[in-house]
Amino acid sequence: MRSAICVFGKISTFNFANSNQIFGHSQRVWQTRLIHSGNMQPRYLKQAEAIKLDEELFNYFGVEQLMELAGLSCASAIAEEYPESKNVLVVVGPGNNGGDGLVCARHLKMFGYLPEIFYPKRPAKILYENLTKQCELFEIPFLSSFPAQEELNTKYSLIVDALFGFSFKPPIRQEFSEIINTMIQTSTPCCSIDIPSGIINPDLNAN
Ligand SMILES: NC(=O)C1=CN([C@@H]2O[C@H](COP(=O)(O)OP(=O)(O)OC[C@H]3O[C@@H](n4cnc5c(N)ncnc54)[C@H](OP(=O)(O)O)[C@@H]3O)[C@@H](O)[C@H]2O)[C@H](O)CC1
Repeated sequence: MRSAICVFGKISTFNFANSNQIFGHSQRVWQTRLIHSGNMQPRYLKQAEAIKLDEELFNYFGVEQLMELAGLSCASAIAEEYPESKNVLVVVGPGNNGGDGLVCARHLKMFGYLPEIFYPKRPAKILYENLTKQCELFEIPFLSSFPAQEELNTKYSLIVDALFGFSFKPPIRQEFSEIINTMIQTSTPCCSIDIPSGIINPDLNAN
C-alpha cells in the first residue's frame, strides 16, 4: 500500500507494505519530515527530537494555532499530491494527531473534497469537541463503524491516517488493532500525518 508522511505541508510517499525495510535500516530515523525550502534537503527527526521541537513550539504558540497550521498544511499537501482523490476517509485518533486530522478534513471539504471521518475514541476535551462540531457544521459525515476491507478499497480513493503521531507507544491496543490492520491491507492509498500509525519506533528511548 502506498502511504505518505506529511508534516507542515510537504508530503512524501512510500510503500506501507515495505515499511519494515524502511524502518529496519540501521540508521533508523523517526520519519517526520520538515519543510523543504529552496535547495535544502529534507531533514528527518527521531521521536525524541520531534517531541523536543514540539515542546519548544508550545512555549510560543498555542495548540489550536499549531494544529490549525498542521491540518491546513496536510490538506494543502494532499490537494497537491492527490488532486483527483475526492472521496477521502479521515481516520482520527484520540490525541493531537487526531486533532490535526479533524482540521485537515475541514480544509479538504473547503478544497472541494468529500471527506468522511471515523473517530472511534473521543476524549472529553473542549479542543476536540470544538473541532468535531466544526466538522459537523461543514456537513462532514462521521461514520459509526469502520468500513470493511472491500468498502475501504472501493468507496474511498484516499485514506488520511490521523490515528497516532509521535506519542504512540507500542504495542497497539486491541481497540485499534483491527483498524490499523485493515488500513495496512487496503489497496487505497493512505496518507499518514507525521508517521504511519502503529509503526513501532525503535528510537523510542534513543537520544
Ligand atoms: N509539532 C507540532 O507543531 C504539532 C503537532 N501536533 C500533532 O500532535 C501529535 C502528537 O500529539 P499527542 O497528543 O502528543 O499524541 P498522539 O496523537 O500521537 O497520540 C496520543 C494518544 O494516543 C494514545 N495511544 C498511545 N499509544 C497507544 C497505543 N499503543 N494504543 C492505543 N492508543 C495509544 C494515547 O492514549 P493514552 O491512554 O496513552 O493517553 C493518546 O490518547 C503530533 O504527532 C502531531 O500530529 C499538534 O497538532 C500540535 C502541533
